[in-house]
Amino acid sequence: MQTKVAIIGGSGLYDIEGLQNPKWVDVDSPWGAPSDAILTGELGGVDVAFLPRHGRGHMHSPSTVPYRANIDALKRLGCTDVISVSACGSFREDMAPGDFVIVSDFIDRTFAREKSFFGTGCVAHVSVAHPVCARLGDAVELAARAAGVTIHRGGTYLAMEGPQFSSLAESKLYREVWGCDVIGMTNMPEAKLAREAELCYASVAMITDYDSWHPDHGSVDISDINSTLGANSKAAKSMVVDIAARLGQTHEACPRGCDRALDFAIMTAPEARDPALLAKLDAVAGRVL
Ligand SMILES: CSC[C@H]1O[C@H](OP(=O)(O)O)[C@H](O)[C@@H]1O
Ligand SMILES: Nc1ncnc2[nH]cnc12
Repeated sequence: MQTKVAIIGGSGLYDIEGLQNPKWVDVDSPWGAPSDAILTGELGGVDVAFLPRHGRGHMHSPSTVPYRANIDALKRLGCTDVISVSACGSFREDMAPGDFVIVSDFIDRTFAREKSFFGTGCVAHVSVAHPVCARLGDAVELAARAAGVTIHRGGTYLAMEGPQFSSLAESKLYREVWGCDVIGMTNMPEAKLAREAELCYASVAMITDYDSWHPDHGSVDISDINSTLGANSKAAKSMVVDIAARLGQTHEACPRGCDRALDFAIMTAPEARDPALLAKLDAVAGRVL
């Protein structure tokens, strides 16, 4: 299969540079309108699709990002891999603002979002025991080292609902009791939906602040976040471009099975399935339906 790398750009990353044959395309999805048009093109001979998660102009809040439409639209375009780029707060002294983290796991504390493509009329249960793809993580790590950024391999990302930042008590709970490393508002349900759509998914998060737990840094300040994002956006862009080029033109079967996640997932008997839902699942689950 031919590789097509999707890049979902988070806060501060609303476009990418260096694409050959760049074109913004509108993609229709039965799950609603995606966050924005999708920028398609090639990087080093590899097909790429870039989607700004909050839209150009940052219209969508973390709770209202159309996560299902975004993942469906990327799948519909033929994407094989998703690189998520995000801003995040840090729970660790040694993970400092300006550093990047390749996320290895998540705790999902979001509660006001649609989290599955499946439901009444077609029930499915996929595993997210290992929610990120190590093969993609390797490419991110190599690209980050080449870009000269400080990169941490592995870290648990607490996905909160937001849009307000955490209270001090929450920040301490996530850090001291739950052992989380970073915090953000968007990687869930995005990672779960990518797994349902059989897309390899990796998340690279740029640390912008110490959340509210750090005695020397006080509470989260959005202007500090914006200056950290601005100061590091060039590195983030060059890293992202390099990741795509490193993945190569051929997408081999995923050693972790991300691309076969639905093999045994669907529970609903064929005769009990809802044709209307099946029609909406054409891109996400057409392989097994
Ligand atoms: C701009 S600070 C809060 C905002 O930034 C992060 O977004 P993203 O993950 O898309 O980079 C965070 O999750 C919040 O949505
Ligand atoms: N401290 C924080 N909490 C949640 N999301 C964030 N995005 C950037 N910093 C964050």
